[in-house]
This record gives sequence, C-alpha cells and structure tokens, in this order.
Amino acid sequence: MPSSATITTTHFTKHHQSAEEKEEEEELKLLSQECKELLLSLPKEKGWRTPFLYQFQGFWCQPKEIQSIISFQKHFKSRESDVILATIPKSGTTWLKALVFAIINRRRFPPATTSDTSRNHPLLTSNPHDLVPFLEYKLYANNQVPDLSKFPDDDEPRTFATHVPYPSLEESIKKSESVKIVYLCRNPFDTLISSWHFMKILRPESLPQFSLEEAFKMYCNGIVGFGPFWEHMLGYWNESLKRPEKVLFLKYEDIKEDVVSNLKELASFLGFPFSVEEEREGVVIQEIAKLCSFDKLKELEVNKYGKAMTFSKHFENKHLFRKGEVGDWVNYLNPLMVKQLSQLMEEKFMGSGLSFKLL
Ligand SMILES: Nc1ncnc2c1ncn2[C@@H]1O[C@H](COP(=O)(O)OS(=O)(=O)O)[C@@H](OP(=O)(O)O)[C@H]1O
Repeated sequence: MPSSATITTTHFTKHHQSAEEKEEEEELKLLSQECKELLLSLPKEKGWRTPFLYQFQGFWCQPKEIQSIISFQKHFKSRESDVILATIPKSGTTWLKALVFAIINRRRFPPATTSDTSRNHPLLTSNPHDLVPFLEYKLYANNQVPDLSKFPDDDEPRTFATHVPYPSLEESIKKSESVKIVYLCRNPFDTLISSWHFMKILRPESLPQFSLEEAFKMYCNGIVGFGPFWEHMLGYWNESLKRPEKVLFLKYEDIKEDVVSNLKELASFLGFPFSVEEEREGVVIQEIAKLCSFDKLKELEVNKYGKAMTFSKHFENKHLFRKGEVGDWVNYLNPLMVKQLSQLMEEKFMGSGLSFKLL
C-alpha cells in the first residue's frame, strides 16, 4: 500500500477519465487522508447514486458515509435514555421519525390537527429529518464531532436515526440495557423499487442512466446502500428476539394496516405509553396517525417546496414522498424478477421467523 504522504485523489484518476472516475474524484476531495487510505483497501463495486460503493465492515456504502460512520463509532457516547431509530434506506425512515417525534413530544406539542395550539406543531413546518437527526448524514457528517452532551433537557430522550447495520452501531448503544432501538422494516420488493426511484433522481447527470434491470441485479447480489438487505434486516431482527425490551422490530406494512395498535406498542416501548384516557378516547392516537400520514406530510409546504438540511444542498424534500404504498412493485417487476427475488428471500430468511407482506 502506498505511504500516506503519497496518497492523493490522483490515485483514482487515469489519463482518460470516465464519468464515474470524475465524479469519484469530486467525492473523494472532501474526505480525510485517513479515509482515502482506507478506501484503497476496500472491495469496490459500481454504485447506485455515487459512482462506487465500498464494502466496509461487511456492508456497502458511499465514501462519505464511511467517514462519518467511523467518526460516529469513535466519538458517540450514549445516554441511558437515548432512542435510536434504525432502518435500511427507503423503508419508511421519514415516517418513523415523524411518528416517534409526535409520540414523545405530544404534551409539548399536541398533535390535534384542528386545535389552535397544534398550529405550532414542528411537523407542520419542518421535515422529519430535521427534527430527528441522522447520526451519519448530519451529526457526524463531513468530519464533524458534535458536542451532544449539551442536548437541551426538553429534548430528552435524545432521538437519533441511522442506517448503520446492528453490528456496526457504536458499542455503548449495543451494550446499554436501557438505550432503545426501534427498527422499521419494509418488504424488500417495495424497498427495492423505492430505492431505485430515489437513486435515479439523486444520481448526478454526468453518470450513465441506471436501469431497473441493473438495480435489480445489484440488489439481489447484496450491493445496495447498507446492504445486503437480508443481513441488515436479520441483524436487527435477531437482536429484537434476543432483547425485546431493547430492540422493537416494526414492519411498514403492519403500521399501514393497523396504525393504532402499532402506535400503542411503539409508545409503550419508548416509555411514553398512552394513558387510559388517551386510549379510551382514541383521539390522540388518531391525530398522531393523521399528522404523520403520507397524505398529510406530502402536502405540507415544507415538504412540497422545502429542502431538508440533512441531505445535500440540492436535495428537495418532495423526493421523500413518492407513493407511500404497499405493493407498488407489481407495476415494475417482471415475473422472472419476482421469482428470483422470492427465491432469494426464501433462502436468506429461512428459519429466521421473519416474514413479509408483499401486497
Ligand atoms: N408518512 C409516510 N407514510 C408512509 N410512507 C411514507 C411516508 N413518508 C414517506 N413515505 C415513503 O417511504 C419511502 C421513503 O423511505 P424513507 O423515508 O426510508 O427514505 S430515506 O431512507 O429516509 O431517504 C417512500 O416510499 P415510496 O413511495 O414507495 O418510494 C415514501 O413515499
């Protein structure tokens, strides 16, 4: 391996650079020398949204993500009351953030969409990603080391989000008996289609088009952000079986089908159970469900025209709200793809007890 002094982005350049190589060079410019060196030793594959994905600690991710995950693993220290929301991308992260924020803060910010006090609800004017920060995209992004010890008291519990697989979470999060993790899982068919649409939008124009056939092949080979998807899902699933008081495993399709009982379970797990009155009247639970629903969030000014601070400067919130349905994959996957992905899932999830509703 070359010495650190000799490593520059020019190691990734050639005389006749392809579009991928040019984009990669731009990406790498922002990284620390340490991270650039690490990249040289990692397996590399063509990416979805960036030219390449790298296999880091067993999962696939973009160069910038690797840098922030290393920083998160090195510097984050959990507090006993912390809540971590975990997902693989495009599984309903935005929805989960909204629901958890609304549940935890319901006394401070009543959710009733009709009452006067609720006009100030933060979810009406902020995108959920700006209310519950990502550890790797926001707090530890770009080599920052945030001082999280100064979190305001009214923000207890501190709530963070991540796409990092279970084994790569910072150690104190895993060790603690009291830090809570909520994992939201979505069926792999819909997650694939949602990811493909999203990445197509965010992919730089200089890169070649990204066909569904190509995305499908990569997805089935496990090469997708934070994937293989089966390892991501099984990592949290197995932990939720071992430590149900620590890891709550929710499914996107179940919440769609029965939002009330899922919200009750979520609120109890977080230590903010609905009171007997709240449950009897059912109003608060319904109001939270309504406030965080796809139709409500999608139509808000902030989500139609705004830009979340979390992602890149050019990122528009509207891209987080596409269809929000279960089973949209039927409009995209051909019978052979359906057969292949079904077989893969059978093989990977066999014996785990984890199953999915596809429609
Ligand atoms: N409130 C609400 N309810 C139900 N579904 C919702 C909601 N908000 C976003 N969505 C849908 O979730 C998909 C985006 O996934 P994520 O939020 O995980 O994206 S990200 O990883 O944070 O970028 C994406 O799914 P698709 O529509 O299938 O692409 C969004 O439309």
